[in-house]
Amino acid sequence: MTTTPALHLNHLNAGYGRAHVLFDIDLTIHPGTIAAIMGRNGVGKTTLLNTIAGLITPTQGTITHHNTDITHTPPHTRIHHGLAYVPQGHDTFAPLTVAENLHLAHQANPRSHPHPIDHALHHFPRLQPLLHRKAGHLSGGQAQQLNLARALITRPTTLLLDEPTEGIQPSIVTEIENAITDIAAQGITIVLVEQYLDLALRLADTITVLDAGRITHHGPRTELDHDSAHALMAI
Ligand SMILES: Nc1ncnc2c1ncn2[C@@H]1O[C@H](COP(=O)(O)OP(=O)(O)OP(=O)(O)O)[C@@H](O)[C@H]1O
Repeated sequence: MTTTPALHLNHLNAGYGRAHVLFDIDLTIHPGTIAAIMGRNGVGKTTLLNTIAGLITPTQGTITHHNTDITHTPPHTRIHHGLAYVPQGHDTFAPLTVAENLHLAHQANPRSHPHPIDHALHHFPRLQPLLHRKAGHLSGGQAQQLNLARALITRPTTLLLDEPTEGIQPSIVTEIENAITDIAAQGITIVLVEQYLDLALRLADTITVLDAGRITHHGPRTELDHDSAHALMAI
């Protein structure tokens, strides 16, 4: 039996003006899997997520999400198709409290979970004592948990995560790793850009390696041990 892919990229090319960054990306990601996108700095990982999220228009190729061609769907409408994006860095609304940030995510999207605070605290119980703190006063790890919680409130079927553990202390990295595992266990597809090889190898079902904007490796994580993964990343 063949399943409909969660995400199918066909011959995708994209860049910034005359700077061509992604070349002929063909990638199929199956529902409920964690797909790690890896590669050295500057190879095009964020550009790929930005293109899937609709922030960059491809110069060629198509993006299909659960059988719907979203290549030309505006970014704010992609959320209605079940696509959520947590970009690199922290983009909470700093002057608003944690609870206000969660309510805003709820109001912004008609598909949202009906009980946003409960839903957020279920995944990230550490946010409970912080509900009335301004988001701008959170630590990096707390802000990242808030960002993930806000994305989940929109009830995505596919979640794009750009380096969710970057700059975050090790104890919180473990919590974020556990949250990603829980999210995937609910059947949500995750496209994960992750620099930490060990973390990606623990979490991912498939590993895709980019180099200079092209896919140089794609396959099940079980086919790779740490040393061969390291070698692929060093190419
Ligand atoms: N706004 C932009 N305008 C022009 N070029 C850009 C822009 N953003 C990124 N680039 C270039 O596109 C290429 C890919 O960058 P991208 O951020 O996608 O790589 P990355 O693999 O995510 O890197 P990192 O791991 O450092 O985040 C780089 O050469 C980068 O300099």
